[in-house]
Amino acid sequence: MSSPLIIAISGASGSGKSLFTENLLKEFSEEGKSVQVLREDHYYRNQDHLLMHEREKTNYDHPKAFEHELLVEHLETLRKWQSVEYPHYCYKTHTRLNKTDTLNSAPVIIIEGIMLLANEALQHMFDIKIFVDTPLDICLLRRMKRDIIERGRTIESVANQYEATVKPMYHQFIAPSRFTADVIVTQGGENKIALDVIKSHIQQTLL
Ligand SMILES: Nc1ncnc2c1ncn2[C@@H]1O[C@H](COP(=O)(O)OP(=O)(O)O)[C@@H](O)[C@H]1O
Ligand SMILES: Nc1ccn([C@@H]2O[C@H](COP(=O)(O)O)[C@@H](O)[C@H]2O)c(=O)n1
Repeated sequence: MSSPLIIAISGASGSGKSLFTENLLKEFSEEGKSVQVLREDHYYRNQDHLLMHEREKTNYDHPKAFEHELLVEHLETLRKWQSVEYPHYCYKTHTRLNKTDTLNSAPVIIIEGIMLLANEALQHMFDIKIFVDTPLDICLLRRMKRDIIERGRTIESVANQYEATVKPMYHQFIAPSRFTADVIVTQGGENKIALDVIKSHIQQTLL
């Protein structure tokens, strides 16, 4: 039996990675195909040992903020058709929740996250590398709205974090990783043509 197809979806925070992933997933669930999704954000490091004000100072847009070693290990396990216990992360407390969930392997595994293509060990694990390329001002507006509604942030905290780490780290790590991608998706998560092209490529590969 061949290995599962592992697809990475990367791009800036707020670029539309999650929406693109959800839309791709819908295409397959309608056809009863087996696709599993994993998020790089689950692999943000545990910070239980730090006080809240210390956690707030962490640079969450640096590759070192993630436990990529564990993610590589999990992808290797999924490649062998075995299941993994992945951690859960809370953006409000900036640390992992005290629980894990089981993810079974599947013919198609989609993983989405900001730093996936910036890590060499991870890059080699992906069969298809997709970069969602959205102008940064649009990403910021989307992130502002989402972080206030879903992640318990204020306008000031989103603006300060953006200037201090999100924007500079994007230019240092994420923007250069764009050049390792096989496919660049413009217009974010709703790009129907990109969804169709990727879907038919996956179908051909799975035949
Ligand atoms: N093409 C789009 N048009 C309008 N809103 C979008 C579009 N793409 C994403 N969004 C919205 O922007 C926010 C951030 O998108 P999301 O997919 O979560 O980004 P990411 O996963 O890259 O951080 C979400 O609320 C999402 O619904
Ligand atoms: N405690 C945390 C952890 C991460 N972030 C931000 O999340 C962004 C990545 O997630 P997306 O869904 O937006 O791709 C990243 O830019 C971090 O700044 C955070 O704010 N707090």
